[in-house]
Amino acid sequence: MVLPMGSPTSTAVKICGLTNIDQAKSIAALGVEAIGVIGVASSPRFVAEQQRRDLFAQLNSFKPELQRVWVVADPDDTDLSEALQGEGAPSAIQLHGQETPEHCANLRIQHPNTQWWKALRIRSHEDLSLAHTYAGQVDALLLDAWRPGQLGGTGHRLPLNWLHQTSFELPWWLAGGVSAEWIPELLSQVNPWGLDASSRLEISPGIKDLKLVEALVEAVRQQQK
Ligand SMILES: O=C(O)c1ccccc1N[C@@H]1O[C@H](COP(=O)(O)O)[C@@H](O)[C@H]1O
Repeated sequence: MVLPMGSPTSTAVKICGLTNIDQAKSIAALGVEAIGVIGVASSPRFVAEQQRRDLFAQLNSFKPELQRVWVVADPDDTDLSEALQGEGAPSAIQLHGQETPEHCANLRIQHPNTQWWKALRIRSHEDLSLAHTYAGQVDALLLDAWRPGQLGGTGHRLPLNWLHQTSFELPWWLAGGVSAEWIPELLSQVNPWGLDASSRLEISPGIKDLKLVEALVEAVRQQQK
């Protein structure tokens, strides 16, 4: 089933880097729109196949409307095709590697029942122009801060002024260092489709502090009132 991005009445929240099923269900119960699991082997948050399938299968039974996002970088075509089949398949793939617009478009044609989100690590204001080349090729963009030698999960933030007076053709998630105390400033300046948060909500890599997750969800809700 493809879960459409739609037009939310409020800013969507994605919590990423989950490794534990009970934590994932507790976070789903807070009313977030998406939960992500890392499939990049070099990450300290990496989750192996069977554990990922169990986690996604349980989330699907618990809350079918939740986006179950698998975060990968330059995935092998065969691995992708296998991962997208059977119980515990993700509903969305977040691409964090060097995937070109053409490659993304091909993946989308091959797997039309999956959402395709392209992560762009933004190093300068000029890098934002890259976002437009993915219009019509993916279902959403995710804008993250660039750090040398790291694909994501860094806790670093994009300067918000880079996003002033910028608009995108696609729904977009803002990622990178998202946490509750940043929300009033962030949502007073930019209007992303959704916010994606991971490392600033952790006790240790892959283990969330549920109080920090709850504080983020509450901070976003407060800004929508
Ligand atoms: O979290 C990781 O370890 C990771 C590894 C490889 C690619 C992406 C990864 N995480 C993604 O990075 C962004 C921002 O995270 P943070 O809030 O700054 O920690 C987010 O989309 C994660 O999904």
